[in-house]
Amino acid sequence: MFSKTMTFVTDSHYWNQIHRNPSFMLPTEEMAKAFDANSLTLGLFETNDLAHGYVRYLQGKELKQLTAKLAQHIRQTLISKRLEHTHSNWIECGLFKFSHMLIFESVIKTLYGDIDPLSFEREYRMFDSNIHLFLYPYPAFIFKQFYSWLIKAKNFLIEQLYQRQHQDQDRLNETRSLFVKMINDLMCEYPEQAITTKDIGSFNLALLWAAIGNTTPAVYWTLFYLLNESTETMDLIKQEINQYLSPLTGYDDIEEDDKDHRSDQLDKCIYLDSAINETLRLVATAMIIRRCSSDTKIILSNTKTLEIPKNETVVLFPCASHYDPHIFKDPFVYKYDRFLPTNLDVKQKRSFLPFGGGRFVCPGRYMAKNTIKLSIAFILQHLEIEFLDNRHQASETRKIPDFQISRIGYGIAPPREEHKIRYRFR
Ligand code: HEM
Repeated sequence: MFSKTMTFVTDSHYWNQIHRNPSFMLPTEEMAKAFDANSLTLGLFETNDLAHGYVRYLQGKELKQLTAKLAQHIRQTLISKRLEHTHSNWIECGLFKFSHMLIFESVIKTLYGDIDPLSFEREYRMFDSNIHLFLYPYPAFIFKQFYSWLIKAKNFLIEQLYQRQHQDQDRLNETRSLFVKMINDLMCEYPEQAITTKDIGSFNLALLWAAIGNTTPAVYWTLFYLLNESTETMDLIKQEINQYLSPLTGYDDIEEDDKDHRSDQLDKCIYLDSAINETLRLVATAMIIRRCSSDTKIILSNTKTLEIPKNETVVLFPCASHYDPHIFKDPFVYKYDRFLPTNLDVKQKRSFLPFGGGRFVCPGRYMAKNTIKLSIAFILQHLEIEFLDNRHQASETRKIPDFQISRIGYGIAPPREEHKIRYRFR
């Protein structure tokens, strides 16, 4: 798919040499194919401006602001669903659909401000569930003939995302995140001939997918595993959540002082954090891909080296270490407390790579973790939720999560089949 040969480096011992070596770059042409982005906008990924922007707007003080906003939007999304079903009866739906609804609405409003996510939700779902098709090596005319509906959905999203950012800027500036503003401002510094309005829309689509495409299945799988845990484990996690995060009452806004502390309080929830990391260990199937820009050697031992020629593609595949029994004992068993700080050794820390690594590591990793934590915390505090059919329960004999096979390699794979749940508000 990416070049004639791909070298998989599966031993985490050597990953640092790849992370640190400036010859290993992002495969921007392949990324461009999925989002129709031009190489100039994708070149931004390798600039210091963007790297500094990531640190400034997705970490520290700004992360606290984003987390407070996320908390507000997750809560509002859940409450609006409650208003749709005013009686106290159980509501039935698919667990993936439920996770999508929660993350799609709340993450878009947090990043993009006061826009209506539902106006392009159908096209987003089409794009998201078929994104892998854009990377298949089909000739363009075949793709156009058989997947014109998919191209149409993508173009619609690109257009919408451009318009939402640039036609109503003054109003949106009050509500959109500084992160999205920074990225759009960076692109607007280029002349119109170099970066067109379509390129800006495409870049925003790439960003939107990066923020939602993995977080939704991460929330899904975390819930999937937790709903299979014993009552004692669930009580322990709920107790920790209630200790650090005050339950939300009524429809009032989050109080001012609560806003500032929410991000710090999430850091204290170590059982919840461990349960999420254990989920990511089992379901993070991304291939971490680098293109080698000059002939390079990786030192394997005192006597051996691995020669990587210019233009070769190198892949770090964290799944290999996440499922290695020499690193994680009983790798196919979900152990919610495996990632408690006191339970981890150096090799496990080095081999756990759900967000990639080195200078291209996922810049949204802290926001992603906070989004998952807030979602799970709110669900456990405010909902009674259970599988409708216990056929779907994770069994000791099920070795690998039941992924949608075509999505392995692209991030966190969604489930192969939907699992029905029922829930009601406490
Ligand atoms: C559970 C959720 C998430 C997972 C598992 C995830 C995973 C990843 C991975 C594996 C990469 C490639 C890293 C590499 O090549 O070393 C990546 C890149 C990226 N992610 Fe995430 N991500 C998540 C959420 C987010 C969020 C919430 C955002 C934005 C707010 C985001 C923004 C990005 C961007 C912009 C890149 C490209 C970075 C660059 O090279 O400049 N991600 N992510």
